[in-house]
Parts: sequence; structure tokens; C-alpha cells
Amino acid sequence: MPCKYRLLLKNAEQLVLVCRNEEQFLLQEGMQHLAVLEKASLVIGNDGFIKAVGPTETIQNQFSQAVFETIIDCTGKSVLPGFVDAHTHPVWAGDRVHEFAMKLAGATYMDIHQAGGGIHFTVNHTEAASEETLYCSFKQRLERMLRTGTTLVECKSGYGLQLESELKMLRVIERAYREMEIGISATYCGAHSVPKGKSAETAATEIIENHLPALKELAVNEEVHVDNIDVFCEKGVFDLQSTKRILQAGKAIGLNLNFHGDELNPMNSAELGAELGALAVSHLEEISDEGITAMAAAKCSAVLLPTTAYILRLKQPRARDMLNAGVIVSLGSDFNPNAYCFSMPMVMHLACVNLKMSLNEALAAATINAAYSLGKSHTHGSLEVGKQGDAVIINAPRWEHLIYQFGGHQELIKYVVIKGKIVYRNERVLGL
Ligand SMILES: N=CN[C@@H](CCC(=O)O)C(=O)O
Ligand SMILES: [Zn+2]
Repeated sequence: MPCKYRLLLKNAEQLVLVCRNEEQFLLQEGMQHLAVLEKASLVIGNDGFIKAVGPTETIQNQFSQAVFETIIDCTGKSVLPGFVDAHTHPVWAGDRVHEFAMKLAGATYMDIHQAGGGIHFTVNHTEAASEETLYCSFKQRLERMLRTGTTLVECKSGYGLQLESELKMLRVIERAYREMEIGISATYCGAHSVPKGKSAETAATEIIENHLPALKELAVNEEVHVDNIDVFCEKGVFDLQSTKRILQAGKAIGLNLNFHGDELNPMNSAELGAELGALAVSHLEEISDEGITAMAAAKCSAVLLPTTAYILRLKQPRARDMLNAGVIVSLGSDFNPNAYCFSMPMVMHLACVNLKMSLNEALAAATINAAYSLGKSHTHGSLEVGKQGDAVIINAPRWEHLIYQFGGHQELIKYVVIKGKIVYRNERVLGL
């Protein structure tokens, strides 16, 4: 009886493994020299995991008797690992296109927030929306992410703030986790803003005493699972002390710490993340030198979000200083009603041009390092034997085209594969 496999990706011009020695993250030199095979093939088994990767001829000989459910001829094409989007806010109602115009006219993010817009605007609309409505728009957003090559995405709650509304968002995320192919890392972000009429301190106490026990119970009953806990640690939102209390309580119920910090003002969030053993801190436009040193030593990943700095015209995160200091740099789209971008290829392009990262660094940050920031780099983020078979096949002989052609991903991406299944096939692919 011949052995059966789910998928063979045959004879790619370039097959980008990213890494080949089971690295959990890449730093410095490792990010500069990614593992890339020329004229290579990849085999994914019926369990959805990678069984073999190597030169076309070697794989052909090794699997000459095998039967494949699907074979994709990748001649003239390149294969990359599916992208990992390390930071998104994708469940909400009420877009903020009107605020985009206000920002272009000079209003700052905090001007709008303090006037009751921004997150508050979205919280009001999300509270009024039914679970079904939220699910429908969320599902479409996930499909749009998938079409840009994202195969694992971090999804935050955080437009509920009140327990019932936060739980509604988490149920919506859980439903997609169960029903959709795209991988999801779920984040409780009830401390995304301080509810009107409350102080940060009382809001923190409410979260610690009511929200977190409710999450714990839902997890025990296997109704809703949450992977990470997030806080918006910012001047005028949650101060350092309230952030610390919430994160410590989250850690005590087994959640990974992964929070917003040092975005608009220097808060010592990076130092706090390192001290508490956070997996990641996001934004970091205002990080201190000490924060950079502390994050590098603690192996706390910096999730950089080039779309936010671009849209809000903030100073750019100091990616080069972080990379030179040995910080594990990751990337996320920050998709939310303020930064309406689904596309990791565009995020990588912005990271190269505005954050001065190299192409290789940007790809490592959007794959293996982003997976690390979610505690998933043992299964995701590279094309290595034993890992989940998530891949992006582009119609170009060199993988760099996907970053180089700004916004060109819609015509370049031919297939997106998750666990060896084709989850997106693009009929609109054109030549270079
Ligand atoms: N900075 C805080 N949170 C989001 C924005 C959320 C919103 O404005 O709705 C961010 O990561 O950019
Ligand atoms: Zn965010």
C-alpha cells in the first residue's frame, strides 16, 4: 500500500524555511540570514504537519511511491511560511472613517479619545451590536487577512470594557477559533480603556475581582478559552501600577502577558514587561534605553506596529536599536478602527522603509518571532519538519517580491495553505 499524504508543493524556485534548527526566535545575525532553498519541494501529511522539505530531486526520490491528495506545481513560484499577525483588534462594530478625516486635519489620537471618541466610540457601537452581527463582520475580516497570507492571528477583545460585553467579544472569537481554518490566539483586553466615570484603580479592581474569575470559570468549563491578557498602559488610560496589578492577576490564572506599552508617552512599560516575564509588549514608540536592555535580557518580544506610527504620524519605533541590542522583534498589523490594515505584506514593507528593517528581518519578525510572541513558535512560524503545514505560494521566482510590490499581494498570492489544505486560491494572479 502506498503511503498517502495531503499535499505536495513541488519544485518551488525558492522555498523560504525561515529557520532550520528548531529556533524558537531569531536575533541579529540569525534574522539576516534566513534559510532559503532553491528548486525545492515540501510535503504535508494527512495530520496537517510538515513531513519533509528539501531539494526537488531528493523529495521526488524519497516519495516516488507516495500518493498525494493534492499536488501544486510551484515552478516559477516561491513558497513562504504563513504569516503570523501578532497584534489585532478585529471584533467591533462602528468604523471610524470620520476620525481619519479629523486626524488628517490635525487632531491627535488622544484629543479624540479624551473627547469621547476613539475607543469609546467603538465601545458604544460594539455594545449595541448583537453577537451574530459581530461574528459576521469578524469572519469577513479574518477572510480578508487570510487572503493576504496570514495563517495565525492574535485577536483581542477590548471594545466591551464591561464584563458582559467583553464576554460577548470573547465568545465571538471562540466561535471563529472553532469554526474557521485560520489559527487564532485569543487575548482578553478588558483594560483597553477606563470606563467613563471610573478611575484606573477602580477599573483594575473590577477586572481583578470580577472579570478574571469569570474567565477562569469559562476556561474550566471549556466554554471560552483565552491565551493572553493585555492592558493599554498609557498616560490617561492605565498607569503602570494598575497595569502591573492586572497583569499579575492574569498571570496567576495562567494567561500569557502581552500588552500595549510606551506608545504615546514613556511609561516604563518595557521594563515592567521584562520584570513580569511578559511574552511581549507592543508599540514601544517611546521605549527607553533601559527598557530595550531589559526586554533583550528577559527575552520579551517587542511587537512593532508600523501602521500605527504611520497613520498617527508618531515617531517610529526604534527597531534598529532593539535589533542591535538583541531584542526579539516581531510585527503585527494592529488592525483596528484606527489603523485599518489587514495586510502583513504591507506591514513588512512599512517595517523596511520606515523602521529601517531589512527584508529578511521583516520576514523573520512576521513569522517565527511573531509566533514566539504568542507562545506558538514550536508549531508555527517556519517551514520545518514537524511544524504545522501553513504556507503562502506567490507567483514570483523570488520571495522578496511580496514585500517589494507595495500593496501588490492581491495579485501575487496564488494560494494560502493551512494544515496542508488550500484555504484560498486566487484566480486574479497576474505576471510580474
Ligand atoms: N493603542 C491602543 N489600542 C489600539 C487602538 C485601538 C483603537 O483606537 O480603537 C492600538 O493598538 O493602536
Ligand atoms: Zn492594539
